[in-house]
Amino acid sequence: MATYPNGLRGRLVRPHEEPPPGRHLLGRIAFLDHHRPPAVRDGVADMGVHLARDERALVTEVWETDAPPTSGMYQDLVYAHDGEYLFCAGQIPEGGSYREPVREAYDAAFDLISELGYPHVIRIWHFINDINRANADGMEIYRDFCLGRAEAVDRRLGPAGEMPAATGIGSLGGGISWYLLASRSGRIRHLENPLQVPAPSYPHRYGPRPPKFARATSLSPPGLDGAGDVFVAGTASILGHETIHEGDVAKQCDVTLANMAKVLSRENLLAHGIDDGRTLKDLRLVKVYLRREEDLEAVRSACAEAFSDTAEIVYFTVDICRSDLLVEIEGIAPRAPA
Ligand SMILES: O=C(O)c1cccc(O)c1
Ligand SMILES: CC(=O)C(=O)O
Repeated sequence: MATYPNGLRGRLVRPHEEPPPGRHLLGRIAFLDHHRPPAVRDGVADMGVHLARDERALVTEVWETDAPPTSGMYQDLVYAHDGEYLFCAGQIPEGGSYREPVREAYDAAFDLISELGYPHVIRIWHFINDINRANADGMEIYRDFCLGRAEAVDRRLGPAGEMPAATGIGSLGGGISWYLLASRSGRIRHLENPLQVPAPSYPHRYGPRPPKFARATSLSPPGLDGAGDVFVAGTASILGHETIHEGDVAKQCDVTLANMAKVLSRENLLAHGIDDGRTLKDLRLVKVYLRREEDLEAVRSACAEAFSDTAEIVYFTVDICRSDLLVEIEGIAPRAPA
């Protein structure tokens, strides 16, 4: 019987933890108190993102699969692929303008994806130092980043080209660190949230080019009608296109969680042609970003109530893409094992 390789799984581990027997490390992202350039280290495609304020916060995200991967460097990107999944990571050094280097980095990733044959991009993460600060030309760095990304995406996919779930969040150093996952034969479906304007259609007041990402992406084996693994993008207290509850972290949490629940809901999945439904209790590998350290307890208690007791949840204190946002949350709702 043909089996579809469905062994892609992300986990949060202690640094240096080995994969279980029979499993292989496709990629490793260490959240550190400094940045570490993309490279193959001990045979593993690896990058360190400066996201921790001190050693207590150190945590490592690993992406494991069933087949032994091949790893290497392509231009400035480190990558690994196992025949079904591709992991790729890069860093753009700190600079006065990101538009051009972001365009080039995306170009390189698109080239790699097409050369190696992993056309379905599942999920992208971007960690952007000084995300709310002005660049050398006075443009906010997040907007500068969005400009370069939109130009690269337009060139490859055309203006209507669909992008997967993403995160675009602050970091504590190292320019822009970013990584992505792609698949060869899995079925990818991008989801929107009826409570939110699709990010690619945001009005100009948020920047010259909109952020190109979907609210969630579902990855399923070919032939599966259900949702598969649902990767929920970085989600915040935005209704329509506007930030809601400026200055009130508890209310921002509520709106954020309600947005995530809406994206995953049966009603929303059905509206995207998917006969399935998920709840916040299904989410795993939850990353919570908060702007102010002093909000940690409030955010933690909202998350403890909303998510499963067995979900892995990590908290990072970093800036968020809009200066009026205090919290942003992402997660993955895996499909039930066959
Ligand atoms: O620009 C992004 O890719 C992005 C995606 C999700 C949340 C966010 O703050 C930003
Ligand atoms: C979180 C965020 O920035 C957005 O949804 O646009």
